[in-house]
Amino acid sequence: MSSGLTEEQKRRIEENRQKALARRAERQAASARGQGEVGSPASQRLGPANLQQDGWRVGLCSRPQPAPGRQGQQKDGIEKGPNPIDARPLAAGLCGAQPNNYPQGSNQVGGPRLFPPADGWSHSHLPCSGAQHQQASLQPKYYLASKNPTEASCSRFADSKRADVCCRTEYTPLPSDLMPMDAGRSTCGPCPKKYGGSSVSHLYRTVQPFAPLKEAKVQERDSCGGGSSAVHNKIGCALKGRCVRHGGDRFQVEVGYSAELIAVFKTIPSRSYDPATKMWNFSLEDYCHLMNEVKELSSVTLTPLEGMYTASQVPSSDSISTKPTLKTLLKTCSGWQKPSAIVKGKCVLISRSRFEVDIGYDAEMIGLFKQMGSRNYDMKTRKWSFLLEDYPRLMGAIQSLPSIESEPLPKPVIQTFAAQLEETTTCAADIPDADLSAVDSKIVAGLMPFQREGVNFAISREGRLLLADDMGLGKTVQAICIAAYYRKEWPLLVVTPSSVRFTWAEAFHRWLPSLSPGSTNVIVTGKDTLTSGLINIVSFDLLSKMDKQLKETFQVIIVDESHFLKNIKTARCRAAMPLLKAAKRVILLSGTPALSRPAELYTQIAAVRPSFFPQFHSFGLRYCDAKKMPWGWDYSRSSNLGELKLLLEESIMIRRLKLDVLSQLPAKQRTVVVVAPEGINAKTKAVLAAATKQMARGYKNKREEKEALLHFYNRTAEAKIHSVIEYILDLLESGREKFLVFAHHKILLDAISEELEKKRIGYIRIDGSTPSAERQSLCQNFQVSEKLSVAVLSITAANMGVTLSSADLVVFAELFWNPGVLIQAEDRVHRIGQTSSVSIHYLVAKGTADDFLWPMIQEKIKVLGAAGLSEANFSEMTEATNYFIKQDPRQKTIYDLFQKAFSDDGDDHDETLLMEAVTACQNPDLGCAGHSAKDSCSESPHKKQRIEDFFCKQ
Ligand SMILES: Nc1ncnc2c1ncn2[C@@H]1O[C@H](COP(=O)(O)OP(=O)(O)OP(=O)(O)O)[C@@H](O)[C@H]1O
Repeated sequence: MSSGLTEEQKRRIEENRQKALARRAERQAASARGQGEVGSPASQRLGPANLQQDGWRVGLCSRPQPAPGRQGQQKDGIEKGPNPIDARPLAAGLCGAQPNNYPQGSNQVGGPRLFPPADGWSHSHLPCSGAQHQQASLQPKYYLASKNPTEASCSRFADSKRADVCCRTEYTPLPSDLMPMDAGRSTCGPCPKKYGGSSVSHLYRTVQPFAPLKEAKVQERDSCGGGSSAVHNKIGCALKGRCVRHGGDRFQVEVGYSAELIAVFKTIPSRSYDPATKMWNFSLEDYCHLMNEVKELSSVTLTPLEGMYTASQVPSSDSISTKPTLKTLLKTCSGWQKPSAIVKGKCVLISRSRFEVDIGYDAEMIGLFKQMGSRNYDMKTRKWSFLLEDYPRLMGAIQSLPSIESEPLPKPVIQTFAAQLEETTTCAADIPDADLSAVDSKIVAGLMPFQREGVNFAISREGRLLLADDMGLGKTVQAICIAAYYRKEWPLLVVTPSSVRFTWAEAFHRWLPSLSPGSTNVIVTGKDTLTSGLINIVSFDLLSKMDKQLKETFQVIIVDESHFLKNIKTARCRAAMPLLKAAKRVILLSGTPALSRPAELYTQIAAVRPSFFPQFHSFGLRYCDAKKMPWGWDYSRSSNLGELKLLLEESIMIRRLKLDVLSQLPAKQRTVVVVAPEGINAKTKAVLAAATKQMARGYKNKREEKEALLHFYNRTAEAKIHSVIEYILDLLESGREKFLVFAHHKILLDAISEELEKKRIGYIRIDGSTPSAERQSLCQNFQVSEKLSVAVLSITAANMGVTLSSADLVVFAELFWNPGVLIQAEDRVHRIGQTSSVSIHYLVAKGTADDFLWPMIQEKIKVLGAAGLSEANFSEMTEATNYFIKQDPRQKTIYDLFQKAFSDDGDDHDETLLMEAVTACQNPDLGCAGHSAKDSCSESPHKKQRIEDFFCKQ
């Protein structure tokens, strides 16, 4: 029943009441002191030794001192029960529920004793734990006295100082004239605790003749531990308090001090203590939990919240019998706010078949929940969940409650899970096997089982999807296969980071042999035609510069590393979005669709399903925990991520982690990445072209040949700087957190290190100048530190003896003529401790020494493979790179030259000499003639001589 008073008014009345009670208690205590009873200075000064004479360990919160005239009896160890009424104020110091007629002296006799209660009921009056208390209360007709009740209840107050505080500040005895009659009759003394917070009238109302505990329990069950009858029937002598509403979604407990109760309060997550009112308050969500805990305390009872739901108050089932249609539900997705609502919350999808109601407490609403057959209450999260098929009915009923407002499931969720909502299914629909008979059999046969599933998923989603497989799982091959399924709708547009444009062209030709050689059009400048090929491959940045041509629409578009579109404000995103929305098939690829926050997913979702969230704001409110700030909306946080994941997986996204499909993956996956030749500047290009020409013409002697080759090799390193750095930065932007980059030339190692420093990316570097003592600690740091992303390593100085298995990707920025060295370098990550499949990326640039080094490496590997000395799949990549140079006679000459220089001389000694010569020639300004290197570089005379020998060796 509502009193009509505000909380503040109630609080003030309560305060005044407490003050009055305290004054009265003081008066009584003063008169008691006058008679030499508890609280008298004399008794307060008693030390523990004195107090223990009679077996009681008492401070001021312990057993009352006997009234004059009873002291002699005490000495004898024989006590008579005091007059209940007289003793009541004296019990002030007891910690437990010390009865005023407790059979004193029982502690002096070994073993429990049974005493007949005054009223014939079994009341527990022991200053002991709640469990003992309850147990005792079930004993008919007798009191169960413990051996030493004071020890049990008050030992924690042995410290007299604390006891003093406890008594003076917390315990205010209830004057006898204010005690309810029942309590007086019950032979139970007043609870020796402060009655603050509980009105006297309240006590009168709530204290009832003792009911058997069983009955009380039944009543308690009705109201999640807070049923009024239950708490009041507990124990008459318990400290009493009550729960009152505190603001919209909290309640306050108005009660006196109890250490036990405070301990319970401290376990409640939403607790808050108000020092002004000295009251604890809690979220309504914790109400049931708190009441259940309090139920277990023997010394405390709490009156439940007004309006607390009990079984007899269940709302009419009519309100939930009608089930709104899906159409109605979709309508209610907007405009669900209720101005009158007091309790607000939201519905959230928690699995493919269930949703949760995340909301504050309301009795009527809980009544509704309890009528839902599929209800489930999670004790941990304190939330109710239901089957989706119950959603329409429950939402219909909630909408009829004026004080409850629950944000519904978002429209896309309702659309996507329509089958579950309409009870047509609860299990995941099987994705049918797509008919790929029109696609090149090479690719179809080459798909790994999980890749085939990815293709099936894409086709079941009509070619609009976000393929979010982990890095290295073959998104390229899946995307090519999906696009090939829609070949009739080509021309195809592929948008990629610029560093992998040529790799894409290679991949199309590798996997779709039916393509004619000229079908791929890699856009290199803004002046190129975007639509001149059957397959057009363009970088994000060039796409944004080709706005005039963007009016041409493509029906099928692949976007590699689609998270590059995460920011709607960027030119690349603004250019791509209209194309994507207009296309019939959109295949987005990203191993890391969102790198830091869900807001980054919005553009990708909008590209695949523009109808899901037409406005970013609604997406932001639901999944970015959007908050209005003085400067505008902040969408940088996240919310309801579980629901977002479920929604995406059901509708547009497929994502497998390496761990999920490890058994289908090879231990090492090597990829040839053809890096962009236009990164090479004009001067270098000219030098390389001249060197190639000269090499094709031939040289007078071996020395010239070798000099020319080393020169070519060194210039290649210089030429690749731009593309290598671009590739590394793309990897970092794609979310690669840890990888190794191997290079040979100092100029390239330096350029990579400088760029990483400039971009403030953590890295380690190990090259020939790194002291061996330092190597180990560098490696250990790289292994454990999340801040170290890249290991920049020299192929020759760090290909052995170091473990860097915390990475699972190795990038070779340069090639090396000896495949054994490359494999050794790969094995820095592919070793014991590695739990993942390892990716190896070889960056090759056309028009450089790589044109010859790569086939040479393949050749050597093939030979080793045939002898069972190498892994076969290295040579499988030859085909992938289209390096059939030996068919061109000029190239054949150069290739032979490489073969002779780097292989024919191939004993260990020559290998060492070659490396030294290469190192000596690393500075292109030194020139590469053996003698000039010998003269200019700072090698030891002995080493210089050896380099000279290498060049002179015929
Ligand atoms: N079915 C397959 N058969 C043979 N090789 C495959 C297959 N699938 C993938 N590969 C190879 O695995 C390597 C990794 O594939 P791909 O580059 O497509 O991965 P990804 O998922 O795009 O990785 P990232 O996200 O790092 O770009 C490539 O060398 C690719 O050729």
